[in-house]
This record gives sequence, structure tokens and C-alpha cells, in this order.
Amino acid sequence: MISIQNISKQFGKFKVLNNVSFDCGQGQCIALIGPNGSGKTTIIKSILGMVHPDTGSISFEGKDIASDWLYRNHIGYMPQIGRYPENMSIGQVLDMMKDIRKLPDSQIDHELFEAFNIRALLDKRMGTLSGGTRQKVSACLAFMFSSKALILDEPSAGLDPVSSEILREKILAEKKKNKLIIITSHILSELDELITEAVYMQDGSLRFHNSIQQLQKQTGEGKLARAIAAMIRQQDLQAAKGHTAILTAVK
Ligand SMILES: Nc1ncnc2c1ncn2[C@@H]1O[C@H](COP(=O)(O)OP(=O)(O)OP(=O)(O)O)[C@@H](O)[C@H]1O
Repeated sequence: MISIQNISKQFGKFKVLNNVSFDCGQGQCIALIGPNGSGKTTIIKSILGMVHPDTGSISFEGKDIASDWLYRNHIGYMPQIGRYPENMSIGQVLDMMKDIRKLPDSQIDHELFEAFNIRALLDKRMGTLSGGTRQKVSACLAFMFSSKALILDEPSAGLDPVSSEILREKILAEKKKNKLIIITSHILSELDELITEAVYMQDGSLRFHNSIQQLQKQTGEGKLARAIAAMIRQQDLQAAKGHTAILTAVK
């Protein structure tokens, strides 16, 4: 559904993405993980057309995204930090987005709107909201338009435990509808039982892309956090062995 081919991006002298390629298929729930600053948000922004890679290409349903921006209507995006006109009320922001997306009311998904009780907050101005409430508004907007693909950047950051669970249930429900979901999180335990694939970024490069079954089989670990840690240890060990073999051969 989304294909990322050899994308690189440099900000000034700093290479943020280095020849990254991977495919994201319909029905997959992909964890995009890696240390701070490894390039996860830059990948997401590249998919959304908010950052333009210096080289490489990205396609959505087989079409290069550079040639047609309408693909964006098929993606629900929840940013790490939602930025909205601070003087507008929640109700005005929701109405504005509905106007832009032009979807009939019957197709609008109000589930999170109801579950987070946003109705009671409609008159509150965006500039006065707590971080968690702002996240809830971002979540409502991401899921509201019944998009084929959902991209969620640290979706539970700042949410209270009950709201996090509501959002997790919603993600699970959307996964069952065969949507593509790409999700970043530093709390790997949140991703257990949710994701089908893990894409691990390090220093702007893709370190591995495995299905959860492959990861579990290769590491013998059931939980995502332990499987990722074991996978990295295995790869480091292999690299060290390769290094030693080269040194021995040179001697
Ligand atoms: N517009 C920009 N100008 C300059 N540097 C940038 C810009 N956007 C991102 N970067 C740098 O690119 C690197 C990757 O940033 P990115 O936000 O993609 O990382 P991340 O993996 O999402 O990190 P985190 O886990 O902290 O959210 C960082 O060092 C960041 O400072």
C-alpha cells in the first residue's frame, strides 16, 4: 500500500535518513521504533509529504506521492505534537477539518469523540488545553475520517491510562478492519498484541524490518521489548564476529 524506496534526507550537514526502503501492506500494523533522533518522525513526515526526501521515492497504492497529493485524504495522521490555531475552539477545529475533508456525516467516525467525551469540551479554545486533551483532539481527528491508513506518532504520549486503553482498543478495532496502521512508540509493552511487524531505525538507517513471528522465532522471546533487545544483541554479536574474522584474515 505504501512503498518507501531508497529515501535519504539531509538537514544542513546532518544526514537524517540514509537510503531507507521498506513496504507497508494493507492489514499490517507496523511499529516504527528506534532511539530518539533515529529518523522515525522524518519518515512519517516524508510519507505525508511534509518533508521532501533529497533522493528516493514513496508511493501510495502504486502512485508516486510526488505526482498526486490527493492520497493524503486516505491517511489519518496523529502527530507527536498537534499544532492547531490556538484561538479556535475544539468545535471549530473539528468543523474546519470536516469542511476540508468533505465526507458525508454518515461516514464520520465519532467513536473516539464520544469515548473521550469531547462534546463537553467543544467550546474550549485550543490554546488553553492540557497536553492530554490536545492529544485526544488529535486522536479524534486521525480516526474521524475512516481512512484506509492510519499513521500514529507516539499516540499515547500524555494520555492518562484510561484514555490510553480507549485508544488502544480503537487501534485494535481499526486493525480488524484490515487497515494499514503505522505507529511509533517508545513504550514497547504498549505495542504487544497490536503489531504485526517491527521496523527498527538507527542513526537514520533501517536496521531491520521483521514480522513479529520472525522476531519471536529468531530470538525465542515472546514480548516485543525482549525480542527487539535480543535481536539487536544478536546482530551486534554477528557484526563483532565478522569484524574479528576480517582482522584475522588481514593478519
Ligand atoms: N527540520 C529539521 N531541521 C533540522 N534537523 C531536523 C529537522 N527535523 C528533524 N531534524 C533532526 O533529524 C533527526 C531525526 O529526527 P526525527 O524527529 O525524525 O527523530 P525520531 O526518531 O522521530 O526521534 P524521537 O524518538 O525523539 O521522536 C534529529 O536529530 C532531528 O534533530
